[in-house]
Amino acid sequence: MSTSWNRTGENKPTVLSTLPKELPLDFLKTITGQFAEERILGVGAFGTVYEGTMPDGQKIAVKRLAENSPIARDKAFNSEVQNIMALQHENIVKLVGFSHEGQKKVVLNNGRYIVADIVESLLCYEYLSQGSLQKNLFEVPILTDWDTRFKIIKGICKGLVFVHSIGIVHMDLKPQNILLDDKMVPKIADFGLSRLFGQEQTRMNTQNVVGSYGYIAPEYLYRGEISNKSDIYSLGLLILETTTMQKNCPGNEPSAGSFIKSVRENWTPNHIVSQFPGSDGDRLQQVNKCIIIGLECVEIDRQKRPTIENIVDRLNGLCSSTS
Ligand SMILES: Nc1ncnc2c1ncn2[C@@H]1O[C@H](COP(=O)(O)OP(=O)(O)OP(=O)(O)O)[C@@H](O)[C@H]1O
Repeated sequence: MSTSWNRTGENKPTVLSTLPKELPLDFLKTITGQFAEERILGVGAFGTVYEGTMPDGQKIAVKRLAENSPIARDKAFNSEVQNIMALQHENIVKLVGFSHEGQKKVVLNNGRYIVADIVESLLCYEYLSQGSLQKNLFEVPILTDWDTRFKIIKGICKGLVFVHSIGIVHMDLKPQNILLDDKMVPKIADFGLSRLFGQEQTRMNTQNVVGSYGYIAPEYLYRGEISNKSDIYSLGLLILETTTMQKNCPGNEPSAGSFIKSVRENWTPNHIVSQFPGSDGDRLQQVNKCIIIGLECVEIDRQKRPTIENIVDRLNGLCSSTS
């Protein structure tokens, strides 16, 4: 088993690397102080994330899915577990264990208290100390250093190459779903919404659209069409936000239209020079390249969006355009 994620002891195996994949609920209760409020790292759409401390002192993140969460049903839960467990990449958040146990609980049912079997579903991830990209871009202290932001953009793209290479469309790329480790290496999180596709494109009922408004590709939002290119659209917004440090949908608007328009109109080469004073030519070129690539990614016509492989080659200076 790979132990490359172990940062406490120069890659020597620790309790975490030998952890059984399926963990007893009682163990997870113990390491999170009975899901104590002060251990909460954040709350997402499907549940609450707690900090857990392993017996050797190493931290993990324990996501406790809400009982009424649609994802907590057996099928969706198992599919998320299997998706993530198969994913092993430097730029993907690692799932280190899970628990899916029934518990007897007293619940109110049609005005009467009954004892019911309630399934508690939990996912345990490697702990990422620097939090989300959203926090690093828009909360104090903001991540002003361009070299780190460029490294983050390249890391996210490398992670997405891997995701697409194994036939998965992530479907919810956004700055909240990029987490950073202690060396500011980005990790793509939250595969709860991803599905496996045998074909390049699948049609879905638009009623079932998943993802986050402002980041969803228009063909998916309006016609339910999913492909790798829907992730490329969301990635474009991530690249533009990370480059400009400006928020997509600043006033909680439903669409990215005004953000994209403002980047397209304002982020000219001259504007870039004024935004990065004192930067050398290489850096200015990197910024310019990110703006160009980001804007190509958010083209309405998905055929015009670049592939993730092309994006990585261009960021690494291996080629200069989509062709
Ligand atoms: N592995 C982790 N290490 C450290 N903190 C984490 C980890 N996973 C999640 N968190 C924290 O918990 C918060 C909630 O995460 P969660 O994945 O549940 O929701 P989200 O991605 O923010 O939102 P949504 O569920 O709507 O996509 C994150 O913003 C982050 O601050």
